[in-house]
Amino acid sequence: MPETQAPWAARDSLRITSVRAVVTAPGGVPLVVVRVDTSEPGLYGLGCATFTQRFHAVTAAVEQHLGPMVVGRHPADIEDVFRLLHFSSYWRGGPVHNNALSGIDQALWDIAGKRLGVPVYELLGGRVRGGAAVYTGARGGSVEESIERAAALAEQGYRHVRLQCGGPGLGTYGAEGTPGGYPGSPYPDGWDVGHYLRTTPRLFERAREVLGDELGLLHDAHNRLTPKEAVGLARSLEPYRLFFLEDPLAPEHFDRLPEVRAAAPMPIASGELVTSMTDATRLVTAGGVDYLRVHVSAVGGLTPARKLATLCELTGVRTAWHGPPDVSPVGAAVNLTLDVTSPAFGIQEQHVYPERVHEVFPGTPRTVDGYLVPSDRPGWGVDLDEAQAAKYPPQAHLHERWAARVRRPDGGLEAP
Ligand SMILES: O=C(O)[C@@H](O)[C@H](O)[C@H](O)CO
Ligand SMILES: [Mg+2]
Repeated sequence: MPETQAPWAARDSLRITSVRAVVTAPGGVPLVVVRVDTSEPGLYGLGCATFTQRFHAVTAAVEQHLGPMVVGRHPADIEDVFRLLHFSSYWRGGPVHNNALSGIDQALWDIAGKRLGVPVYELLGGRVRGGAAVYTGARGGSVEESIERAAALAEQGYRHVRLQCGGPGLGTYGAEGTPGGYPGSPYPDGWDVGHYLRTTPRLFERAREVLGDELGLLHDAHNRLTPKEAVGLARSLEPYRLFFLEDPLAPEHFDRLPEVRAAAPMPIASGELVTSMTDATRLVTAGGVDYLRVHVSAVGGLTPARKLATLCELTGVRTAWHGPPDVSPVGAAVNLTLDVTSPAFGIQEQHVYPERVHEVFPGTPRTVDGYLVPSDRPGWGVDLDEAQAAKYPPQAHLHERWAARVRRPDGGLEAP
């Protein structure tokens, strides 16, 4: 497409020659990774484009819409390519488009590092810390089970754990429930907010009794509360000194987050469901968060995320980039790059990938003693073995099967 080519002369003859999306599910969750090839044999880049719930749509956006616009471009014009892809659809953003854009954006940063033989963190000004402190989830069907799991993680060297505990019916977010927990209700497998608000303080009270004062304790309310319920929960958890309380409100109510944050004794973390750099900026400037938890690929990749990291640095907000199972190992390496290069780093959510994921993605970051330390390999330091990847075809509607079941005992559908 001649219109999408740069109106300036490139410094050398290197060009983007092809853009492809690869979908693979070695850990069960469908992951989408974009591979950008260049005219230099063996020089390619990888980027995370994982919107696991809509992976076919992302693949089409990459291969049918965005990819053809960047073939023939010099891979070093990252900022211009980002703006070109962002503005060229006129209606911009949204998780499908942004994930496709992220796949290409992050692949170009990978190529930039590989051309120079340096990790991407050196392109961003270098490291400001040795590693990133992480948290991972401790979940169980009962209070004691959740706490046992947290103790086991502390034993492995984790200094922070996110504690989630099940309960009747569907159970609360991130932990197993007890089927049929609300007998006689229209939906016996439901989730009851009153039960959740009454029992969660007991989980943390017991956690402090058993685990002591040093372990960082976090909790994810997963968008299910009203502003008043959120403040009530936050106040009831005050004695247990949470590291942060995550996602008290759904994104539909983010204009109420500043008042929740003002009334909450602990730091508030939110933003994983934000799908634009603009919305993430508003969350910070409106005073809605102490920790900004953006899903990097959902806002378009490293290019917008590093601007958000700078915004956080300049406004006294900390980062906690979203790191669930539905971020590919390439995305995990991008998160880690932001963590070690930004003075605003707060904490990193870490998913412990099963070994099969390491086989598909050689170089997948591993936590040691509660820290992730970046690789010194060029680019992101993570590769994609496509022969291995092909062994794990994606399964459609994996996430939707779970999210479609989040209802109250009366049958009313909730934010998951
Ligand atoms: O903070 C988290 O890790 C969760 O909110 C998950 O990202 C969400 O359930 C989708 O996987
Ligand atoms: Mg969350």
